[in-house]
Amino acid sequence: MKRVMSIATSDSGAGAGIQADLKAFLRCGVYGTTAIVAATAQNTVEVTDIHPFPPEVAVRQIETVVSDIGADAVKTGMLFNAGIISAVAGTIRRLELPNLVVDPVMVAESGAVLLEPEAVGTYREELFPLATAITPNLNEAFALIGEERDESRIEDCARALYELGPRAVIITGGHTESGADLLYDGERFTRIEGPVHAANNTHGAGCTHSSALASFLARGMDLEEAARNARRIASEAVKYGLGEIGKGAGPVHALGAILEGADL
Ligand SMILES: Nc1ncnc2c1ncn2[C@@H]1O[C@H](COP(=O)(O)OP(=O)(O)O)[C@@H](O)[C@H]1O
Ligand SMILES: Cc1ncc(COP(=O)(O)O)c(N)n1
Repeated sequence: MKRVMSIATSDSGAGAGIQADLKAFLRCGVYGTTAIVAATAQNTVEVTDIHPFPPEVAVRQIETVVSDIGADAVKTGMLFNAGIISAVAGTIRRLELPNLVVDPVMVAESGAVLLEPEAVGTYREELFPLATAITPNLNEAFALIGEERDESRIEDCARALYELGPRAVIITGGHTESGADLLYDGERFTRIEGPVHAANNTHGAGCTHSSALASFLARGMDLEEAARNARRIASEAVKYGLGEIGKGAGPVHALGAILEGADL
C-alpha cells in the first residue's frame, strides 16, 4: 500500500483538516500518516480558537514517521504561520520527500482566518518551489499574488503562481461559475470538468481534493489523471455531504459513495 503523509491542522469538528485528510486517504486506497502542526477549536459554524504548536513539533513528527513508514507523497494543509511553513519546507527538502501537494489554506468555509497574513511570503518563497502542485481555491489564488479576485483573469493568476516555482498550479473550482478546476503546468491550461452538486455541505472539500491528489500521485498517476480523479473524489464527497451534522456548512463525506447501501 502506498503511504501518504498529511502535514496539517486538527479540526475538532472533523469536517476539514487532518481528519478530512485521513478519510480521503482511506477512500483513495492509500495508508495515511499525519504531522499535526496546530489544533483548532472548530465546528461547522465557527473557529473559536487556534493553537499553533512550536515548529519543532512538526519536524519531529515528519522525521519519526518517515524514518520508519516512509512516504510516497505528502500534502500540506493549514500551516498557520511563517515559522511552521519554514520548518516544514526545510524538512521536506532535507528528507527529499516526493510528490508534494501544497494546499495553501487561508480562510475557513465559516470565514475564520487560518493563515497569518505575514506568512504569505513564506509560502511563496520556501514551500511553493518544492511543490509538484499547489491547489488554491479561487479566493486564495488571487490573495497569494496580492490581487483582487477577478475570475476573468484566472489564467493570468495561474501563470503568476506558476512563476513562483511549483511544477503545476490547480485552481480549484468550488467558488467559480463553471465549477471546473483549472490545471496549468507551465505549457498548457486544462479545464478539469465534472458534475456540480448543490453546494451546501462543502466543509472539507479542499482538504479532500488535495489529499486525493497526493494519493493518486503516490499511486503513480500522471498529474492530469491525478487531478481528474481528485476532482471526482472531492465532488463525490460534496454530493454525499452531511447536512444533518452541525448547524453550518455540513462536512463532506468522502466515503459516502462506497458506503451507500452497505450493511452497517
Ligand atoms: N458544489 C460542488 N460540486 C462539485 N464539486 C465541487 C463542489 N464544490 C467544490 N467541489 C470540488 O471540490 C474541490 C475543492 O474545491 P473548492 O471548493 O474550490 O476548495 P475549498 O474547499 O478549498 O474552497 C474541487 O475539486 C472542486 O471542484
Ligand atoms: C484545520 C482546518 N484545515 C483546513 C480548513 C479549510 O477547510 P476546507 O477544506 O473547507 O477549505 C479548515 N476549516 N480547518
